[in-house]
Amino acid sequence: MRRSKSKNAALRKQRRLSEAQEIELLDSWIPARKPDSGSNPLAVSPPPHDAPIGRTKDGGFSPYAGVRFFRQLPISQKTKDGLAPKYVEMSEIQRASLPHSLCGRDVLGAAKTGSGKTLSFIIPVIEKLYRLRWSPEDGVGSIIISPTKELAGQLFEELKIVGKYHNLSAGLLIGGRKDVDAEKERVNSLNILVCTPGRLLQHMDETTNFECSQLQILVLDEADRILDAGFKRELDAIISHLPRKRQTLLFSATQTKIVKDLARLSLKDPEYISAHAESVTATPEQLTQLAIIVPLDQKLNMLWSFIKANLRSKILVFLSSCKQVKFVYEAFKKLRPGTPLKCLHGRMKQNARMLTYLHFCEETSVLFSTDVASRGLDFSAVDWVVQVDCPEDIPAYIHRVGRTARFRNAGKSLLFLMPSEKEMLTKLRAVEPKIPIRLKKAKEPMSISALLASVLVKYPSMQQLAQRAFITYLKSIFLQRDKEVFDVSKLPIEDFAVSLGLPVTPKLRFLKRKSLMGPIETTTPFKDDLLDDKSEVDNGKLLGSVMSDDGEEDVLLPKESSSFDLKCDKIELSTRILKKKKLKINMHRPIGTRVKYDDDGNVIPPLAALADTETVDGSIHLNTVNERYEKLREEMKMRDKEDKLLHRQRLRDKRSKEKLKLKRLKEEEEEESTGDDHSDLDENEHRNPKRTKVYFDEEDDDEVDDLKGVKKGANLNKDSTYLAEQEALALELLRSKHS
Ligand SMILES: Nc1ncnc2c1ncn2[C@@H]1O[C@H](COP(=O)(O)OP(=O)(O)OP(=O)(O)O)[C@@H](O)[C@H]1O
Repeated sequence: MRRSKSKNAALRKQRRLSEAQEIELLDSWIPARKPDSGSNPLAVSPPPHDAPIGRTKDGGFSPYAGVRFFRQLPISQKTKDGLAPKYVEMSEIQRASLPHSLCGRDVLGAAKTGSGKTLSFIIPVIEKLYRLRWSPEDGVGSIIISPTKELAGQLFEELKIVGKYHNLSAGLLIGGRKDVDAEKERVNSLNILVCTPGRLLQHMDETTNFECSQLQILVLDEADRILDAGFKRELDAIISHLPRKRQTLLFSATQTKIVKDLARLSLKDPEYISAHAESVTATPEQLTQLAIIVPLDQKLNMLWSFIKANLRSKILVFLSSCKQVKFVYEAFKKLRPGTPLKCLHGRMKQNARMLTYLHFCEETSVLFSTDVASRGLDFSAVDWVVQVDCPEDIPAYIHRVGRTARFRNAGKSLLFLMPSEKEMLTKLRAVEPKIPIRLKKAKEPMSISALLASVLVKYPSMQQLAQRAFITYLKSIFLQRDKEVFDVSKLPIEDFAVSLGLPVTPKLRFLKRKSLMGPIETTTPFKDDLLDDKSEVDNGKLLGSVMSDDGEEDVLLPKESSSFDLKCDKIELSTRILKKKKLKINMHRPIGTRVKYDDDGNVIPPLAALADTETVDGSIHLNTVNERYEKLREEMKMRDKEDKLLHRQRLRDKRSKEKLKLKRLKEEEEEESTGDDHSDLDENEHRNPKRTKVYFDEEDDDEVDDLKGVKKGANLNKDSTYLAEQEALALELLRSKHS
């Protein structure tokens, strides 16, 4: 007891100690390792709060036993002053890991999301350099690597708070910032770098004299992410530039223990510290987790209904790709749900990303995001995390839901699972420690498909967004590794297109044509050889990209939503055969509806054309289907011709009218210049004679083509003869008017 009292007194006197004395005192705090090395004596069961300093529960001695507050830690007064206004009492992971990291050991720290892992490495980073009396001239002493720019920014802010009173220099090195040259000039004078792997490597490769040979401490936040395949190349290259003798700290809510990964970092007797190893749940206890079953074509309806029902909540929505995020954000914005909307994804400019991040921290709104926001980001007081698209694996789920219920606050999460993704629920429930997720029955959502269809008509750019969202979503499912959960062949693709408001179902080029006509065996997941296009499918126009390379068009014939109940593993993808030009016929019908014709040219309901081709067991005879297609193709051809004729006629009429107007205006201008009064002249025409130019509707490809033809001189003879006739007629009319 006396000993602990004297330690307290010494701590109180620290302010008056010289730097040298302070450092000597701090260095004397070395906790014992547990005999069975690899685990941590304090971490698994942190010392009881009321235990006196220096005394463990079983009567043994440990300098950290009973240490509960930051002020009791053997850290510099400057760090304590930086922590003091905001942080008083340590969290479990801080209490468990700091004793080891502060005395220079390598640490592998695992603790639930939002439990305070950031301070667990920021404090030792600062303290290490402080104790070594590091100065700006000593160069880079510490590197903290984060997988995303936003997270790096957040860590940098935290570092600034805690290290406020220290004489150390720190810099944020993240991609997307244009001032790389300025960075290059300053990077050598920085002591602590907070960075993303790519930017750090860029400096290592390009910046003259960039030196890391004196590095003392390396930190990987979200270590399992940085160690995974996505960053392998960068990380290996970075490590090759670093000295082997250094301290390394790895932190994550889903820590890796894979020896192969850790070997790359050359850790020395690391302490594996799992602050919540004895917890019954892998996620924060204050987090309420729900799941609902939502068919793919109902997802947007469900999301819209959810947002409308929670207008006062701060909601973070996860979608699987940038294009999904862009489309849902833009479409919902146009539908005005009554709450501010934001979006965050990797294709945004750096400034916009940071602004969105900061705004979402501050205000109640809905943020649509990809997984760039899934790890580490500490948005304050998020009420709901909604996962519209299923996470790719369990760690992804844990990190996403971890954006709410942070540091002893409550929060809720909702996971949308398609009927084909139910296996994910089983997997989530099977992990140890548990993920307590409850399956709820969802209410019937409000349908917004028709609204989306009209948005797509009104804003042509939205059609492209919708089409891209459609393709990338299906492609992402197709490319997922876990085929037990993700199976594109089970998805109602036609209905999905309609639910996005798309007038036609875009082509899915990544599926081979042969697979489209034949059955796709559900027992054999898609193989690589089915992929014929691994590049991003995002550069086509609405009309252009539905064409395949051989000129054939991939309009999917519509499928009744009920047809997925049929016990057949052939999917409706098999119905794509129509030719390029036919698409234009489809485009004449009202958006969102799919029109078919019977032998007599009457409109028939979708799929009725195929109904009689089904056999008793629900399968479809391919030959009969092909005959049907041939018929349909012929019908479409005829309709196409008719439409074109009609269309040309309309164009001619339009041109002749414009020509007439032009002539009349010319005549009137001439008369006006001679002092004639024409009070009946259209005011606008008078002011803006440019209006007399012939405009064509850009959405109509035929018209655009015709316009191009006139400009380029195609059909020039035919058109010029025609125009000459019209001109003569107009002159005739004018003459008769004036006579
Ligand atoms: N000792 C503490 N006292 C009070 N608040 C704290 C303490 N430690 C951390 N916090 C706060 O808790 C929140 C979560 O901390 P932090 O971001 O470090 O969590 P994390 O464990 O790194 O989460 P994730 O796994 O999501 O990255 C932050 O707002 C932080 O300021």
